[in-house]
Amino acid sequence: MQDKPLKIIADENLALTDYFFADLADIEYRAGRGIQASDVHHANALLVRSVTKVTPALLEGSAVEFVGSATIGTDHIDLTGLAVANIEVSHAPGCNAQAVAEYVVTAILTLQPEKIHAGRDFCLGIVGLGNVGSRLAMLAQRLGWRVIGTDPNVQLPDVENLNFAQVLAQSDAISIHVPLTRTGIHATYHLFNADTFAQMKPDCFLINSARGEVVSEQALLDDIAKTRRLVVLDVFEHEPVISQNLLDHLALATPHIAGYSLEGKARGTQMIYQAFCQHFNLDAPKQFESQLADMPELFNSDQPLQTQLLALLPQLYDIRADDQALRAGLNTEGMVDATHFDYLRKTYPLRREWAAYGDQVL
Ligand SMILES: NC(=O)C1=CN([C@@H]2O[C@H](COP(=O)(O)OP(=O)(O)OC[C@H]3O[C@@H](n4cnc5c(N)ncnc54)[C@H](O)[C@@H]3O)[C@@H](O)[C@H]2O)C=CC1
Ligand SMILES: O=C(O)C(=O)[C@H](O)COP(=O)(O)O
Repeated sequence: MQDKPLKIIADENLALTDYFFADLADIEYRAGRGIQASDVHHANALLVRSVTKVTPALLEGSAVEFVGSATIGTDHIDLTGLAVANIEVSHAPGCNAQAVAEYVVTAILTLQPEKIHAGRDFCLGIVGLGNVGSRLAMLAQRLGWRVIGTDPNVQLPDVENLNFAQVLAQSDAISIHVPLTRTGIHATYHLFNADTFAQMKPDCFLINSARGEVVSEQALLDDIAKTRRLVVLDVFEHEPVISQNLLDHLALATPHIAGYSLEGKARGTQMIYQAFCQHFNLDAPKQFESQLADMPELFNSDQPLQTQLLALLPQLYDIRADDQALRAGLNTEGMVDATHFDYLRKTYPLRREWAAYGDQVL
């Protein structure tokens, strides 16, 4: 048998890691949140998801020359520090954008199913019009909703491109899709604070599936106490710990799984596999689609999409089950802790994206 020259340390929650990498390297799996310098010392590559803080200190003195993160977000990686240390970093832009868009539509329709027939009387505001925001805009437009959005760098052709204040004031629901950034004129840390909440309609939904620290938790709690607005959180300022007080005020809460479709996770691994192969000068012939099961055709082109989607939603994604599983982990100290939060993510039954059930419709 041929020697495997490369060694990989990989987060155990990556999808299809063996399929993509087992014939290229020896792989050792770790819980992502616990990866330490001693784990990576002899590795050539580190493959992570969003819960591993990757810093020059973690990799100092190791053989790691490539870091792949099978995620859209990169706020867990010190990109500047790794560039200075001459370590290549690759991530997976857009990999699970469709899953997040479907999560947002599911959340809205689960809480207010009547919105499916609201047409342009329902105004969805999207903050951040990149990969996720633009997918969500497309889906919302297919449902007939009015879509407004704001982004300092992107104008979408079929969306009303407004400024942030206009989106806050006009939306019936706001969905956040910005990266977490702490510096610069468009920094997003606590972008949603007491001042921004005051500009929103009191009955405007809020959905945050971007990063927890984009929303000030204290300002959110103060606002809900006043407005009773419906709030859906997939990400939390103090993640992975969530207080009972916060949970009690949320309409739906899920453990950072908005992007957890099978396609989204597999696409993420494939993207870092391709970058890994390029870095180590290897062929990269594998495609994740070969690993996915065919699903039954549920959508058909005869009925309006709205009618079909509402009827199929319980089969496509039962978001209330995710909410209940998270709340079931409340401990006697009045919190969901990291153990429960990470257990739900590790054992999550990955959803299929809706196109798997009939791509002529979506
Ligand atoms: N909950 C989950 O499972 C997931 C969460 N995410 C999070 O969602 C974020 C967005 O994902 P993508 O759309 O794929 O990223 P992207 O990079 O494609 O788009 C982000 C957009 O936000 C815009 N933006 C930056 N600052 C802004 C501001 N202050 N106001 C308005 N827009 C601003 C950027 O110009 C960019 O167009 C990721 O950075 C990640 O943190 C992504 C995937 C899954
Ligand atoms: O892609 C991103 O960005 C995300 O937030 C991830 O989908 C979240 O999943 P994990 O990387 O934390 O498994």
